[in-house]
Amino acid sequence: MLEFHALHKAFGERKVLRGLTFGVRPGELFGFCGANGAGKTTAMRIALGVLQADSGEVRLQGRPVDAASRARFGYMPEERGLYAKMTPRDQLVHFAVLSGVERSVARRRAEEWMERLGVVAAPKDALEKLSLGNQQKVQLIASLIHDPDVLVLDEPFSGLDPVAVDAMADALTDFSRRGVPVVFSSHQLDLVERLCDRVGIVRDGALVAEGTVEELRSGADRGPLEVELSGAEDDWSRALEGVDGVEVLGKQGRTVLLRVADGVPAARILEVAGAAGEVERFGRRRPALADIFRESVGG
Ligand SMILES: Nc1ncnc2c1ncn2[C@@H]1O[C@H](COP(=O)(O)OP(=O)(O)OP(=O)(O)O)[C@@H](O)[C@H]1O
Repeated sequence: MLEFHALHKAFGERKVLRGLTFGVRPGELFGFCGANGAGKTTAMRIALGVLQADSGEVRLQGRPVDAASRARFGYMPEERGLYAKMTPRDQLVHFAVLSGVERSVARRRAEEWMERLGVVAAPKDALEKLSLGNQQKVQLIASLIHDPDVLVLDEPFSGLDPVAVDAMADALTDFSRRGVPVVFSSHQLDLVERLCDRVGIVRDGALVAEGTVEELRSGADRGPLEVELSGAEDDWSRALEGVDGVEVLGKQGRTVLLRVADGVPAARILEVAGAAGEVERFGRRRPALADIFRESVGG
């Protein structure tokens, strides 16, 4: 278990972390979400010892992380840190050897990972000649080529095309299946929702929501009702004006979204809709992680 425990951190007067606490279990993919500036990168830097917490600590298997345990971390920093003039292969081998991997094993792993993630690079190309997405793939490989026991990744998916996202997601899932705790920050909430076992949402340096997406959903406001009608007049929803406590939120194609106050029977809405046209679909929209996020971070 990787635990972020009661972390506090201020830069001058600005309190960036205020008791941030959460845990990532072995074999779990944990999505670390929060608005810009909420403190995600700061927390990850503390985990890696790049920054020191004012108080609180990061623990691995119950013990504070130290240099020895950090050597078994894989870290993808926000400020990508590769050598621009070196070829991807050379630097991957270099990083792996620095982490104690035997050179021939490092060479093999570098080839395998570059192939698996589809890094497009001519053998002699320096890193700076690669597209940004390909550089990012190399950065991810640098974080996992030593086969780490823990993965901490700062926005690993930003700027990747969907095929690269899938390849990277697949690699992270493999690590988690082998029992590695994997935590990554991301603003791509659809991806977090699809991929993560659990999610934490940080606001102003403290966790305001944590759980599986299903758990977060059950605590969220109930989603709007969606009514799809065919054969109805365009302005059929006016017929709802007589139904107290119904607010028309908008229209998407033939679907009208309604916010319905507690106590208004859905059957009454269905009746009005049924009188206006043929009801193709009627139900409550499940809140997406993005809706839960907006609710948690306050709009
Ligand atoms: N070295 C520093 N000195 C002063 N302020 C800092 C420093 N590092 C971070 N901050 C401030 O701490 C706050 C949190 O930053 P952090 O990078 O941890 O947020 P984040 O959640 O990762 O944001 P984003 O999603 O935009 O990457 C920001 O207001 C930032 O300006």
